[in-house]
Amino acid sequence: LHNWTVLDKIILSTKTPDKKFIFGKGNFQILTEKIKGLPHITAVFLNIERLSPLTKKELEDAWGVTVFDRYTVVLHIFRCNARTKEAKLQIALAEIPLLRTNLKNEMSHLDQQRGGSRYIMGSGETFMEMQYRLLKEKEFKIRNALEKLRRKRSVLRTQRERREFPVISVMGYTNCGKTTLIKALTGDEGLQPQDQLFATLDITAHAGYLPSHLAVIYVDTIGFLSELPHDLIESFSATLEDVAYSDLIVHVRDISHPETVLQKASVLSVLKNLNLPSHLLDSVVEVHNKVDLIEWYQSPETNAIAVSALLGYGLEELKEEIERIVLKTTGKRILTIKVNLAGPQLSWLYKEATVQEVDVMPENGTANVKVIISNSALGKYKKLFPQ
Ligand SMILES: Nc1nc2c(ncn2[C@@H]2O[C@H](COP(=O)(O)OP(=O)(O)OP(=O)(O)O)[C@@H](O)[C@H]2O)c(=O)[nH]1
Ligand SMILES: [Mg+2]
Repeated sequence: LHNWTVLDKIILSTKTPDKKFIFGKGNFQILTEKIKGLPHITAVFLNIERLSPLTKKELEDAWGVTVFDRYTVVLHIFRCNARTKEAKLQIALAEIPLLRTNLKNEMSHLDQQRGGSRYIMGSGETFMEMQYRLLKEKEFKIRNALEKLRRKRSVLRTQRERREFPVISVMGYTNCGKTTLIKALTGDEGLQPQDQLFATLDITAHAGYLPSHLAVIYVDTIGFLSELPHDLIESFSATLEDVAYSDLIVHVRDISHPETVLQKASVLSVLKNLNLPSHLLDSVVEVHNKVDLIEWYQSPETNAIAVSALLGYGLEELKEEIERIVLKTTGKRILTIKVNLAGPQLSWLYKEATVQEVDVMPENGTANVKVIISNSALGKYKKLFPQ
């Protein structure tokens, strides 16, 4: 995939997708001539959600090259980028409908030769029935394995909750710079941003600090693509389930992209369909990334924060905004508490809250301690140390 080169492109009108021929005679002629005129061509990509197997075969016979549609291209990209077991299983699951249509097609072909309905000796099952059954069993196995992996992940989820680190989900259109931004915010060298679609297929978590030293977890997510084929959406939206458990969503946009407005609409519509709690949807922080590519960038949206994740512009402002909202939504406060240094208060605060500053007063053995503390921890503190 990574050494594919676009040799040429053309925009042509198509007939309604369910018609047998997708192009009219004239357009088909134009296309065929164009393809024959490019001797180094190895494949043709039609930006159509799904080609029927029959149409695909007819076009491939006519043009002598592989023909991809949106579905098979996205599937191919996913396959190249899948690293974890979960991502691989999801792709295998997304391939099942494709295998099923191929089978259906094969069957109509076989039936013409009267082979498809022949029984396999002694089994009481035709060849095709057996193929369908095997496919179903395969699907069942994949779903089971995925379910197991997900259960393991929900264990992670509860741990995350107990440790009380606010969780920030970073979302956005594919290639907008999510991974680059998290890398810039956390200094995590393990992250690998790439100039390619769907570089990130798995949800990963990375720790970082906000200006007042509050530790947070940034979650990197799979990028969105408008008109992502349906079966793929289904299998991958499961990886987005965890977003519901985050404290804040950061929506990253590539504002240098010509279709940035359409991309935003597409991301917002996916977010709406994820059934997220309304407090999450209402507090989304919008980040306008890649401002280094635009001279004198002036954001049309007043609430958005302009940054360059690559060059590190605007990150402090972004962190401050994230902190402001995270403190609000998680019910945490920044307080200064006077403690007696002879007692256990200070070590309790270190354990149960985030200590930012300790200002010791040697004259009377006390300290003013600046902490970030949740309402529940503050309640416990007051009960434990009533004075
Ligand atoms: N000029 C410029 N390029 C950037 C900036 N941020 C990211 N990029 C580039 O954009 C490309 C995509 O970055 P990623 O961080 O991989 O994007 P992503 O949103 O994680 O992409 P997927 O995981 O594929 O959805 C890379 O080539 C980055 O170097 C930026 O602020 N300025
Ligand atoms: Mg990424």
